[in-house]
Amino acid sequence: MCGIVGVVSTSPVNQLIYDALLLLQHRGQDAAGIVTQLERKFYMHKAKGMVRDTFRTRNMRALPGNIGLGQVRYPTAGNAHSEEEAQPFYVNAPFGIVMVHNGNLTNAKQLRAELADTDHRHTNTDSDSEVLLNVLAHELARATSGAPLKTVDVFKAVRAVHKRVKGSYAVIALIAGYGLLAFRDPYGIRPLCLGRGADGSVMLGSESVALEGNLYTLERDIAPGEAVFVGTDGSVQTEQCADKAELHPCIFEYVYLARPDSVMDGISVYQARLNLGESLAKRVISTVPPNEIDVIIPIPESSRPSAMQLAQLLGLPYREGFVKNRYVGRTFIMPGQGARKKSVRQKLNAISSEFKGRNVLLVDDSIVRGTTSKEIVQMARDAGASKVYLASAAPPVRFPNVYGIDMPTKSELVAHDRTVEEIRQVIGCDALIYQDVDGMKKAIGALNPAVNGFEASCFDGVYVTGDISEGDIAALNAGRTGAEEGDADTSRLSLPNAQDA
Ligand SMILES: O=P(O)(O)OC[C@H]1O[C@H](OP(=O)(O)OP(=O)(O)O)[C@H](O)[C@@H]1O
Ligand SMILES: NC(=O)CC[C@H](N)C(=O)O
Ligand SMILES: [Mg+2]
Repeated sequence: MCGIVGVVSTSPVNQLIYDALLLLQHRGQDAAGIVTQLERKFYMHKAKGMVRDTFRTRNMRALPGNIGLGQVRYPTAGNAHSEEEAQPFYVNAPFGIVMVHNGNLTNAKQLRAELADTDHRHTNTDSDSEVLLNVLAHELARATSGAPLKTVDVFKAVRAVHKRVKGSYAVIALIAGYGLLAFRDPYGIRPLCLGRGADGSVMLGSESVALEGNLYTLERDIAPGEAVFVGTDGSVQTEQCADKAELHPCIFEYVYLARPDSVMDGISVYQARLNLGESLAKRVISTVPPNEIDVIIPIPESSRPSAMQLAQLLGLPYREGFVKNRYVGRTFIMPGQGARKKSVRQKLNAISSEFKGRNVLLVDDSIVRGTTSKEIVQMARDAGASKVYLASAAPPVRFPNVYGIDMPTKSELVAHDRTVEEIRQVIGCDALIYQDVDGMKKAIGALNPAVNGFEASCFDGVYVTGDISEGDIAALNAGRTGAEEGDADTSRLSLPNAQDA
C-alpha cells in the first residue's frame, strides 16, 4: 500500500496535492513526491521521509501549474532505502510521462527482461513501479506510432498493459500536455476513487478522505480494469480496458490499512471495523465467559471501532488503557523489525490504574508478526493486570502478501505453522481469540453485495490473480533489499527466537 493522488484544476495544485498526501500519510511513511506541470514542463520534488519533512517552502514554490500528482511510499519491492525509488517516476518518450503506483507487480522480473531485450527500454532502479511506467510508455508508443496522442490510443495502451502486467496496481499517470490517466488492475485489488471540486476540477486518490479533506466530493470508485482519462480542461472519458474484470478489493484495507473515515468500493471502513467487532464478540463469548472479563481495552489506533462494538455487545466497560504518542508513525508499515519493536514501546504507554488487579481483554485489529501484541501483553502484566486476554478482529495472518503489503515471507508471520495455542504461548497471553476467515468476509462483504469477493490471501492463502507459486514468492523476495538488515536471512525475523524481534 502506498497513497497516490492526482489533480486537474483551474488553479495551482501544489498545496492541494501536499494536503492530500498528508491525508494519505498513514499509507506510506518512507518517501514522498510531487510532480506538477506548467506549459509542458514537469516540476518534480521527491525524497525519503514523511510529507512534512520532504517538502520545505522552497520546494513547494518550485511546483507550479494546475495539474499534477503525488505519492507517499511504503516500499514493497526494490530497495526500501533508495531515494531513486521514491515516486513519481519519469520517462521522456513517447511523451513526457510521470507516474505514481500503489500496488505490487508479481511478474516485474520477467517484464524487466522483456523491456530490455525486446522493447529496448532502460530501467534504472529495482522498483516494480518503474517497470510498470516503462510498459505503459512502450504501449503508448505502439498505440500512437508517432502521431499525436488520442484518447482511444490511451485506452488501447491500457488494454495492452493489462495483458502484460500481473499483480496489483492502482495508477495515476500525467502525460505532458494531454492530461491525467488513471487505471486499476482487473481485480481492483488496490483502491482508487474520483471526486470533483466546486469549480469542476477533478481529484483522483487512494482514499475518499484525501478528497473530502480538501472539500472535493467523492463521485465514485474507479472500476476494476477501468481507465479514466481526465483532459487538461477537466473533461473525463472512461473505458473498461480489461477482458475480464471483477471486484476483489484487498480485505486488509478494511482491517488496518485505510483510515476509518474513508469509504472504499462502497464500503465504509469504520462500519467494516464495527462489524468485525460484532462478529468477534461471538467468538469471544464462546472462548472466555464475559463474567471473567472486567474491561475491554483497545490497542490504539486501528482497533478502536472493533473494540468499542465488541464491548457494547458484551455489556462490558470500554476503557483507554494505552496512550499513543501521536508523533510516532505506524509501526507495522516501518521497514525493519528492529525499528518496529522499538517503536511499540515508544508509541504506546500503559495507564496502570486501568490494569491493576483486573482481567483485561485487549483488542487489536490484526496480529501480523506479533511484535505489537507480545510487547503490549507484557506491558499489561507489568501494569498489574491479573489476566490478560487478547482478541484479534482479523483472523491469523498465515500467508505472505504479494500485492503491496509488506508481509513477504511466511517465517516472519507469528501465525505461520503455529496453532492458535502455540501463538498464544509465543505472545504470552492467557487466552487468544481470533476472528475466523468467513466471519471476516461476511462482516465486511455484507456492506456491499456488488463486491465479487475479497483479496484475502494473507488469511486464506488464495491469490486472486491465480498465478502465485512458492517460487514466485521466493523470486519476489529476492528482488527486495533494504527492508531489513536480515533481508536475506529471514529466520532473523521469525518469532520467538529472533534476537532483534
Ligand atoms: O503483529 P504486528 O506485526 O505488530 O502488526 C500488527 C499491528 O500493527 C498495526 O499497528 P500500527 O502501530 O502499525 O498502526 P495503528 O496505530 O494504526 O494501529 C496493527 O494495528 C497492529 O496493532
Ligand atoms: N506499497 C506499494 O504500493 C508500493 C509500490 C511499489 N511496489 C514500491 O515498492 O514502491
Ligand atoms: Mg495497531
